[in-house]
Amino acid sequence: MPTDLDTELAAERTHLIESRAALRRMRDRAQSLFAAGDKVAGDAYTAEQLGRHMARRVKELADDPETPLFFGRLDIDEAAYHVGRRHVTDDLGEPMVLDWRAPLSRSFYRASVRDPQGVAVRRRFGFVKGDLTSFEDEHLDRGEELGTSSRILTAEIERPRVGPMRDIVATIQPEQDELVRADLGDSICVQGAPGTGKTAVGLHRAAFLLYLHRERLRRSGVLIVGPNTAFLSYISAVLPTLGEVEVQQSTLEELIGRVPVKAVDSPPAALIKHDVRMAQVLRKALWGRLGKPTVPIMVSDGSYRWRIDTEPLRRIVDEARRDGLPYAVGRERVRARVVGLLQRQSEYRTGNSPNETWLRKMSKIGPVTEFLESTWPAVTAETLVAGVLTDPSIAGDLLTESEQDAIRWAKPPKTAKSAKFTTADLVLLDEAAGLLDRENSFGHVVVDEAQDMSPMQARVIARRSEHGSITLLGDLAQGTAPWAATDWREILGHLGKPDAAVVPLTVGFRVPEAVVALANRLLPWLGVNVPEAVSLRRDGDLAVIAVPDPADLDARTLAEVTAALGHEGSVSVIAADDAVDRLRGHLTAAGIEHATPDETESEARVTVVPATLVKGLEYDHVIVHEPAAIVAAEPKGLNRLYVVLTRAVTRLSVLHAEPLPDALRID
Ligand SMILES: Nc1ncnc2c1ncn2[C@@H]1O[C@H](COP(=O)(O)OP(=O)(O)OP(=O)(O)O)[C@@H](O)[C@H]1O
Repeated sequence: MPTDLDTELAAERTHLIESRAALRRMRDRAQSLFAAGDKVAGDAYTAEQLGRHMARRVKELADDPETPLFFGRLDIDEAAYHVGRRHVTDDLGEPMVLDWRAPLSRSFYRASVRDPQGVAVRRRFGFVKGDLTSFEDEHLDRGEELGTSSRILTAEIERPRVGPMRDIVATIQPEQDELVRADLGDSICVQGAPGTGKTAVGLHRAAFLLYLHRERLRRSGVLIVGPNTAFLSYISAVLPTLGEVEVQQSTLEELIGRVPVKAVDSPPAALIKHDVRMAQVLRKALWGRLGKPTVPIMVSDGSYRWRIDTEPLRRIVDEARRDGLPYAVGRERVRARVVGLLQRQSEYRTGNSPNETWLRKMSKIGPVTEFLESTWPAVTAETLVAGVLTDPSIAGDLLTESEQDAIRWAKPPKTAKSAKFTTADLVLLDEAAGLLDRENSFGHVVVDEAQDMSPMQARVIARRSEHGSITLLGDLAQGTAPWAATDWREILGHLGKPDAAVVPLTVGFRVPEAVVALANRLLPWLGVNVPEAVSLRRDGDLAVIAVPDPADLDARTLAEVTAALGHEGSVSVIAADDAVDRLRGHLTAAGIEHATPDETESEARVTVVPATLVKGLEYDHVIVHEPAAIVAAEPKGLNRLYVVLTRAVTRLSVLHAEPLPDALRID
């Protein structure tokens, strides 16, 4: 005999099948409109716009049979609303599934016994590969609330990780939802311990804002900035799964890579170049190029002679300077004013208004160009930065003499074009470009792993979010860059958002309790003041294995990999960068297929990751090879180790031949 629950489950399955069919019809309709676009559009421009819109719509409506179309249901006033990844309507336009971002869906994440928001029952669905297999009800009207003890939430958190990151729409927690649904105008900074869902929150916030302010953000754009390409490929599938296919995802270097990097800085030089004083140095060097007009402009124009005296020329230059325009814009303003004066003289003398050709000719004529070159010379970002690095004494008191020596080019290039710029120089070039001209501002920028941003890098983002808002995600304890922040207010100041709220997230969804406890031992040694993580996961294993003979360490690591492959899920070996090639060699020799962190689509279950590339990533079983070597490899080695230890979803094995760092020793 089928029980009530069976009948109910069968009804939900039917709704799922019907919703999928309705989505298919929506997609078919979009597809046929796309095909007919050329015929219905009046002109080529409209056809192109319409075509692009419809192509996007078709993509947005793609159904992935592996992901459930809806994951929840709300019973409000006797009506049932299914909540899912996107709106699905029947042929009459009646909703079959509500987008998780719709106002009504908010209650799915926020309603509680204390504040039921009209919800009588909240239902969560369990799925296996897109098949509806179970559900779980909370009768809020009867005082029932599961919170984080929900079976379905627990299963989702504990599910083995394979491949790229997945969305968390089905199980967003109330404190995360508050951040996801923050207003577009609000810039926020999330300080979250490892695995508290910062990346997830940032991506879902982007999707939410795009839903609510589609047209505006489509025009201005949404940008996600991540620490490296391995991280970006790991997160790249999340937004498309949520139907958002038009978000730019980039590393900071890609964003500002206007020239190829051909040289490497010494650590002290890099540190100075990332210091905010360099912004002042560049500003000083740029505006110091202005000259005072000392000779009049004299122009021969056919049988006429025009003359502009130095006094009006000085006024023009002073006024343009006072207007606070970017340098290149100011230069064009001066040119236009000078041509305006010539035009007035011509009109007065000839009685005619000169035409466009005449104006163009005057704006390029020798005496005008010479005047501009002597008072407001043309500068490119490259020439400005090259000038400063050739002769840093231009910094005056802004840099000490030894700092100037540290950044001075040993051998200046013949031209700025042939200069060998470094990664840190890209930041200077971007600063210079920002002084010369206005940068386009995105509507919203999400910056992940933001604790590693230098003041000068923060200014890169500030220029790109001047008229938009930002979501800053990070963990001061995971700061490994030499300039890593120890205080969010400082970074927020450089970002031009000094008043943004700093919100903590402390509930961890990734790292098991025992592993968090080990990693937390490092916290007092990291020189930052952050709240500890509390893990939701009581499961998980931790093994700290001392290998008496260092010569056995690699072989022992290999044995640990083989043992880990006996379990479900992904396996990673994380080691100091210089040990990685050797370990890869051992795996290859042992016939164990393995990938690099960039190869997120690889079928290999084992990834060997250099410690410096593991930020933001996670694996079911993490095998850490020689923590002391990871710590010794860089000045912020303990912070790096904290990052490394917090990548494990289920099991962490720490193998060491050298003594463990003091902070980790269990005496
Ligand atoms: N509400 C949630 N429901 C289910 N899983 C979640 C939830 N929030 C986060 N997770 C999962 O927890 C893991 C960690 O999330 P995420 O990578 O966003 O954390 P993070 O704070 O950015 O971590 P880190 O600082 O270590 O990079 C991911 O697998 C994510 O999918």
